[in-house]
Amino acid sequence: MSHIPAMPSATQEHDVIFENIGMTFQTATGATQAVANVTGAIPEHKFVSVIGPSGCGKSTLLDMVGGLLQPTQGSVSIDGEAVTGPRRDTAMVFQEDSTLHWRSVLDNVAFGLEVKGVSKAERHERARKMIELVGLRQFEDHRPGQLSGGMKQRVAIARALAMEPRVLLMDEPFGALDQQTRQFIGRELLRIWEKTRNRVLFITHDIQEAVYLSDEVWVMSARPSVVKEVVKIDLPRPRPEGTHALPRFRELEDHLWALVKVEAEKTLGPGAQLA
Ligand SMILES: Nc1ncnc2c1ncn2[C@@H]1O[C@H](COP(=O)(O)OP(=O)(O)OP(=O)(O)O)[C@@H](O)[C@H]1O
Repeated sequence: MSHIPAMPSATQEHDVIFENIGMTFQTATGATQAVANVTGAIPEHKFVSVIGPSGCGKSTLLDMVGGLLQPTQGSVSIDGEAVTGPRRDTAMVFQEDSTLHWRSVLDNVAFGLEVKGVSKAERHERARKMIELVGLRQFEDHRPGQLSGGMKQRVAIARALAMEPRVLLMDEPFGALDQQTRQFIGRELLRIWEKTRNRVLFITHDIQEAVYLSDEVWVMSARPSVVKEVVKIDLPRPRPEGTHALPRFRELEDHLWALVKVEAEKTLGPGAQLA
């Protein structure tokens, strides 16, 4: 099995670097240590997925990169700059529909650029390129209410990519979609990503999805979480249809499942599911 037992050393300046980061939430009923200690890096042009049992701190980790949460220990930096709050050079896509219902698809995709002060002509040009990339050209004048759930998520992905982010943060972006749409949009995401090669941090509960999309999968332990193992996904790219049937794909999937099962059982007992 091609994996390394610990996170790589966090020394590269042009990476997203996690240095001993941890997060403890203070609540009325006491302290909850969500993330114990994570050190590692997302190198340029890499697609990294994070899996782990429910409640282990995956979203917390992503929110610390996005600057939505400040770690209570350690630091996160992007290309050598410490993350101290939300940044315009990171973009996030969540599970929930985040489209603005009163705006057209074009104006939804251009929204982030508008906030950044980009001129109308330029933001529409950049937005149209992204709409083309996600396959929604005929729908640019539609409102989100006229689109399916999968199409709305493609609008959210186009809006994020239009910002040309240094890192794209995706928290269960297909979690609300039916299985068929989820597989279809997963393939679409991979096709788009092969063209843009942004760094991606992708949270998912779906091990197959993680193997199919990623260069590396980080397996988080039960809370308080650490990265238990980084599994390199050594499947060749591009990954055509049929990749799921490769013996190596099955091997990686089985290995990841075995790792996560041990962690899920720590919190949920024997026979636990991933989420
Ligand atoms: N704002 C908060 N205040 C207090 N506790 C929190 C807060 N956010 C998260 N937590 C706690 O931190 C832990 C990790 O939560 P987080 O949402 O990061 O896990 P997760 O792995 O993304 O979960 P899931 O897989 O179910 O989406 C949980 O125990 C959660 O209850």
